[in-house]
Amino acid sequence: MKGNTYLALDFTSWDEAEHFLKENDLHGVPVKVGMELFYREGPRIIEKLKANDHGIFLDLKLHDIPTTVMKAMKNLARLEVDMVNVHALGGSEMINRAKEGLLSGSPASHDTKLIAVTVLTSMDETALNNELKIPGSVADNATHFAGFAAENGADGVVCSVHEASRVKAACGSFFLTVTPGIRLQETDVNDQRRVATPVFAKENGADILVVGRTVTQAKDPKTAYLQVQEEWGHGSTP
Ligand SMILES: O=C(O)c1cc(=O)[nH]c(=O)n1[C@@H]1O[C@H](COP(=O)(O)O)[C@@H](O)[C@H]1O
Repeated sequence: MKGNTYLALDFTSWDEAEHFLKENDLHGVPVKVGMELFYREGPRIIEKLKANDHGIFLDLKLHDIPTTVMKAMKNLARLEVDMVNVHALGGSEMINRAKEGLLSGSPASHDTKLIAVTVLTSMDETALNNELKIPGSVADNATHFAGFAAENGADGVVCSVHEASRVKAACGSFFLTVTPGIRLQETDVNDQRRVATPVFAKENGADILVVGRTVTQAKDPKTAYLQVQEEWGHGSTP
């Protein structure tokens, strides 16, 4: 899983996503399925993507009381994807029960990684301190969330590249850092606040990249995807 660049399939339907993957010859690249697509297509989209050899990060960002998250995770485990996620803000007991659900629902042969979202990459310190009234820097908070996520069974976190090296130093080299907010030079940052280039991701030791619009809205998406991999130092043909 380390070294993978998951392409965010932020499309409104399977038809649109499939068309994009086919048109750009992106067969078999690891993909991220988020709320937009999953709420429209349901679990069957996972089967379709698997049939086309895509590894899958199922990004539903669960955040609810521990028992509800545990039972939801048990159901998601049956989909046998690479990674699923929860919001770390749900707290240590919720993360712990999420792991319990994942382990009890997964067949012995499959190990779905549990990832906790720390501070969304669309937020900066001003939003954290002034709006949410959470004091401290983004990096301090992300590292703190990563710490209790690791202690409660998470296999890694979503954070921005800016926090990746600190998280790894605090939680260990096996603890995964999954980093969205990736932008090739000169592309629009859109609604993201903590963005980084693939080169910066390489310098900061991010384990896994998530790329969306910098690829999907590029003139030539396949070239952009390959450029991300190349600049990150994990170049290979999808
Ligand atoms: O969990 C995520 O994947 C996620 C967490 C986060 O903090 N920030 C973030 O952008 N993401 C997801 O990563 C993708 C980023 O998309 P782009 O901004 O288009 O590259 C989106 O699908 C987001 O839902």
